[in-house]
Amino acid sequence: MGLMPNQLLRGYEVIDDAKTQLESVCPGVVSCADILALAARDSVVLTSGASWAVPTGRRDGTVSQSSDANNLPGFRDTVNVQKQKFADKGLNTQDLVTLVGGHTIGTAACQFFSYRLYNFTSTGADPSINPAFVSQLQALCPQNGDGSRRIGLDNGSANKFDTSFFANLRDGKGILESDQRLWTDNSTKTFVQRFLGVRGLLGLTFNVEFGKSMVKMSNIGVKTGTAGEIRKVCSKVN
Ligand code: HEM
Ligand SMILES: [Ca+2]
Repeated sequence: MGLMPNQLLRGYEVIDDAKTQLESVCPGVVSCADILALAARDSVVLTSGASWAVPTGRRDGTVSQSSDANNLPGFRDTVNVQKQKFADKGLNTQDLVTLVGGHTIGTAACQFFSYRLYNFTSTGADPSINPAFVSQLQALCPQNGDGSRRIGLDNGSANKFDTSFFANLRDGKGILESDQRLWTDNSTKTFVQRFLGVRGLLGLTFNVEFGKSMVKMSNIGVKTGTAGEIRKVCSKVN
């Protein structure tokens, strides 16, 4: 089996630290689901993105199974598959392009994309990658090198919440195959262009749309009232 979605998810220690502090002053009140939704928003604010109001009051699930991550999109998914997986959760094509725009910050390990650099076709690298960029990526992720080495998902702007990620897709500098495909398919390309302010298309402001789509996504399958529980430790059910 290859890489499973969320297998290399990082940063649990930050969430655990916030949870420990909350439990010490106000036990059993703030859910891990709310902490995660707020931390996502704060990550955007800390990287100079715009803030948004996060509705709170979520409760945590009492079931935790890795198989529940199987319906998440994968980094080799076609645009149609990405759209279908988002649609299954009530998210449309604009939400897809907007939320994947979250890759304007953060990094990916070489193991998620180095297959695009070597023997992708009989003649070499994935033709959707800008040829000048291929050699840069090859230097960062040598064939049979360290697959855990990390590089920015938004080349040149991995720590700033901006529209540079979309410009990189336009320039053939997307890191993940699933990301670059958003520029190849017309139904998603038009949203990338609108975020880039291409003339003749109705403009969209990434910062504004991102907050809206995040609220929409963070309302999927929410537990409230007496459903679920407030976890004592985020990594396990009570
Ligand atoms: C088609 C949907 C998506 C796919 C296939 C996908 C895939 C990936 C992959 C493979 C990585 C690299 C993981 C690693 O090397 O550890 C990654 C990182 C990341 N993704 Fe996504 N992702 C998707 C949607 C999203 C969405 C909706 C968001 C947020 C709104 C998001 C935010 C991030 C961030 C911030 C990172 C960097 C994490 C870090 O630096 O540790 N992604 N994604
Ligand atoms: Ca960026």
